[in-house]
Amino acid sequence: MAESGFDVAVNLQMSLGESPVWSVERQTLYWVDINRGRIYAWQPASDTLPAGIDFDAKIGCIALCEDGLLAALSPGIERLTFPLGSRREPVVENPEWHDGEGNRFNDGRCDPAGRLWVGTLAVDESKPSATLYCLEDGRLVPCRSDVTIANGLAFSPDRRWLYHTDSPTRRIMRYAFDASTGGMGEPEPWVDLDAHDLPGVPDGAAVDSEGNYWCALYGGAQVAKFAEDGRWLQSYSLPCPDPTMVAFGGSDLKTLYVTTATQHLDEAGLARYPLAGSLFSMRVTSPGLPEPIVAL
Ligand SMILES: O=C1O[C@H](CS(=O)(=O)O)[C@@H](O)[C@H](O)[C@H]1O
Repeated sequence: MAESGFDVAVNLQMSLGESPVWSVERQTLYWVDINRGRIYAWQPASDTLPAGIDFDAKIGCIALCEDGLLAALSPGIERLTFPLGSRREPVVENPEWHDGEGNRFNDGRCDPAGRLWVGTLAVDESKPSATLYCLEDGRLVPCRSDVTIANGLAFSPDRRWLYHTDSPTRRIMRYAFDASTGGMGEPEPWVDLDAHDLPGVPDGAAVDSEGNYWCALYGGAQVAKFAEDGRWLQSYSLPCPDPTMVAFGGSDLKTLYVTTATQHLDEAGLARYPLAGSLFSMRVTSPGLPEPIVAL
């Protein structure tokens, strides 16, 4: 049974909010609307509205780098220098694509040693033609293939585990992880939503400082919290069906932010869930970990 707890942080009607990332240095939350090619930047302590910066392509995810963000745009990976939009430099142009035609970047994040990991999504969201890549020396190295929708990427605080999901499978896998080389072991089934009778599919996630894995359940109208041993601990409901990804932020890293989507709602759905597409937040007891910065 899901507890309530989330409040609207910023009332928006995003099509596909995703990739929230908190910068400790700038006390700013960044996130994207993938479908609209927009990056949001918001300082919750400032009492101002978020700024929205528009780009000419879909943006699957973002990560922090020195003086800016890395953005996985449809044509490649770019470095965007602060103030956002002022300077764009290609980091990976025309990536060597191991994917099906038309696939796009999706969920990604920086590992604790400063490498960017980014997955893709099958264009029709139904064929296993997507890939999980790691950025190494300016190249995207394929690390897992035969994925349909790469999601849920996160690392345990002791750096021993990489978590990942292929959303339609409703299972979250973990892989032994070597932070010094970026090597990942064989997949180990870790969480199966069927076994916990949980709704929706696992989407974006983040791990807190105690090693709990907080995962947005797309289509399930909730964020679920799992212990390091894979036990379901609690779920927190949202007033809209499609939460997409979570991030810890705020000055004490004890505010959990969650992005949401409207892309699969028809007119009746939009009327029924007027807060869909907003950014939500909830206070939590175990803080998150500072988001690492991609080393370029
Ligand atoms: O990451 C994404 O997830 C959603 C739904 S799902 O969780 O993968 O089922 C997908 O529709 C969206 O386009 C994608 O970015």
